[in-house]
Amino acid sequence: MTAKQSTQPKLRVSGATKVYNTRSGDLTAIDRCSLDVMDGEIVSIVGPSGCGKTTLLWSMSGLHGLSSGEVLLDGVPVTGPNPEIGLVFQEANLLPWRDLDANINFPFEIKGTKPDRAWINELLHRVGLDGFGGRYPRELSGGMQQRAALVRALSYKPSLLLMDEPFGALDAFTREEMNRLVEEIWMDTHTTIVLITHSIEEAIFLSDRVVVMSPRPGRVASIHEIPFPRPRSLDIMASSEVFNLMNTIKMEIVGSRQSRYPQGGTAAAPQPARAAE
Ligand SMILES: Nc1ncnc2c1ncn2[C@@H]1O[C@H](COP(=O)(O)OP(=O)(O)OP(=O)(O)O)[C@@H](O)[C@H]1O
Repeated sequence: MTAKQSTQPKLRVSGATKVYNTRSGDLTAIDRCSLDVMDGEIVSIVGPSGCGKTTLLWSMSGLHGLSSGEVLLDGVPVTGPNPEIGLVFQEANLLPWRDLDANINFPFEIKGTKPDRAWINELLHRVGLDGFGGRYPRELSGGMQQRAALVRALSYKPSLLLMDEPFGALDAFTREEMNRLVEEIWMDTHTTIVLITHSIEEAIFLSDRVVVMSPRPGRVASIHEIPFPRPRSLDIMASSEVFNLMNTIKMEIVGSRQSRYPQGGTAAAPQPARAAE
């Protein structure tokens, strides 16, 4: 199965530049970053640490503004929190004094809207959390908490799901389970997903395209199409094609870091911070 085809991108990031004003001066985190994500696509963003992946994702979410450039969702500028956009972070961020049901209800309480209980129950069932609604976060494992965060993010049926290294804190086995779960949910809902990950394997397993960012200030350095049909079997993931793709992407990231640190770890002269364009 492939992503739905459509002519207008679901998400368009156009010339996105973000300059942070820090105590030591202006710091350009991303610089004229442009990317289209089509409806129903899963796109992963990888790149060296500090290249601006989170900055780019937060810009997509509307949670922080750009210095220049724009983000469009279905052609409409994203200028603040948007109910069409769901978010999952590395930490589940469940409120410890609320049980699971109350955590999932929380965004609805804030907005004063009624949750679709049937949909939430279906999601809880799908992620294997049936019967856990009365449990508190401390009674749930890390993987269960992250599954709950996924349910919370999907509970209001966003058309775009943004995930920032969502499974980075989980053990390898649980992480693989979560990847399968995201694949399964995507096959049911075809929700457009943008995912930041440090795992190239995870990026290849989940994505239609993998975007590699350059070192800071981050820009789109390359984009790799991942042509394998879903569900993606272990055989596919163990194939020489995937192995070669993983190495190519890894070398691009390592290569970009080496050109930044050419003397075996000695940093190259820092680029002067640029003002927003
Ligand atoms: N609120 C902020 N204020 C000032 N500088 C910031 C802020 N947020 C991020 N930065 C800086 O912007 C740059 C990009 O950070 P960002 O977190 O977006 O990168 P990243 O690629 O997600 O990093 P990592 O892979 O290590 O999580 C870094 O140099 C970081 O120190």
